[in-house]
Amino acid sequence: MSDPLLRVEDLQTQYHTTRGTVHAVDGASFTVDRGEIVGILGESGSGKSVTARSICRLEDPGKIVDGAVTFDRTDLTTADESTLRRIRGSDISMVFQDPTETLNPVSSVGEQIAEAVRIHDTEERQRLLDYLGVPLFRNRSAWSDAHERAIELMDQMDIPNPESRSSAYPHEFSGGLRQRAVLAIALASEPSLLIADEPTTALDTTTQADILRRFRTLRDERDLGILLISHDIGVIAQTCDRVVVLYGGQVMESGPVETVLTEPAHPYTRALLSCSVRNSEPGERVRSADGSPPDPVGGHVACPFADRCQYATPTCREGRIPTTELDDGHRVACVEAPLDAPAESPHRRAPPMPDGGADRDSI
Ligand SMILES: Nc1ncnc2c1ncn2[C@@H]1O[C@H](COP(=O)(O)OP(=O)(O)OP(=O)(O)O)[C@@H](O)[C@H]1O
Ligand code: NI
Repeated sequence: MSDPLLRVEDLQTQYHTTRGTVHAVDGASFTVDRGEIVGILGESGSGKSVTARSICRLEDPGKIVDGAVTFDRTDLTTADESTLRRIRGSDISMVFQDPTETLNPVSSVGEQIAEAVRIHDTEERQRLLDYLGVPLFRNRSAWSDAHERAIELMDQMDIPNPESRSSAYPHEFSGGLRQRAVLAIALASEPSLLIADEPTTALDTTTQADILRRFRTLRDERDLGILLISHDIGVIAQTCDRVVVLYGGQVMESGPVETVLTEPAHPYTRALLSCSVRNSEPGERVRSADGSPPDPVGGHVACPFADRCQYATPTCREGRIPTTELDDGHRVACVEAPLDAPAESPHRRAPPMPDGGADRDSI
């Protein structure tokens, strides 16, 4: 089997605060393949964003204290700054919840996308010329090529009338169009991995569904690997191939999205799903039953869910919980819960599956 595009192994990221050391990511491991959408699902504070930022080495002021992040055979945790800059600017693109973080308010949307295209083209050419040992000549037509490509990218991201809209400024765009423009910028460098942290959370349901559908097209047409971070089970269910359930900075369960959401093996995942049934408001943040998330200060040497789990035994509080593989890539970090425990909610319906014309409100 070939190597995955991204392999995260035992990642640990910590922040030093006046309250003590925050163990934001506490030994997470997972992979993303080319042409695959992997979701990271978890409640607020479970370590999703820090995981994403650590992959791109944007964890500052935190520190990666252990583990490896291998992207296309390069370990990013030990890579030098120039390697990181090159990878971030071309092979890995990141998109966040708030498009205004990326867009420059005083430059037109078309110019910003064209600039991203031009930077990428120049870097590619520069690398070739460096290799050949010849100087770079400025190409007059480069700008108009980049502009043309920008319009193509806007069109691919379903921005209507891209020619006329390319001269508009970000404030003239709706939230949905701004996020599409950010995606066009992210794709200008032809990345092989897109990391999207809650990219549709601030958008209305219809726009959200359109953009998530586009993610699946990008996966299929460009063989793009996508890491999609969300607190919304509906978003994960309708978009992802595999899901990683994160809690207290640790992976509780991972596997094919259909298996994990219909046959959850970890008591935490079960609690998350039953809670999402009872509170079926679209877009509502996931909460796991009673109690509150663990305090990440001080770190967890054992299962972070132990204090809220009906199956917990002293073993669950003693040391790290080993991960067991159940079948076809379905893994669970729990040694105590019976695997055939009844589904927690008698009226739980199967969640919508990626290809089933999913309606996210139905779980
Ligand atoms: N700069 C920081 N300094 C100290 N602690 C931090 C910092 N950034 C994140 N943390 C802590 O790390 C933990 C994980 O945070 P993270 O932002 O990854 O959560 P999340 O799962 O993305 O939550 P949300 O759904 O709210 O975005 C939290 O306890 C958070 O307080
Ligand atoms: Ni976050």
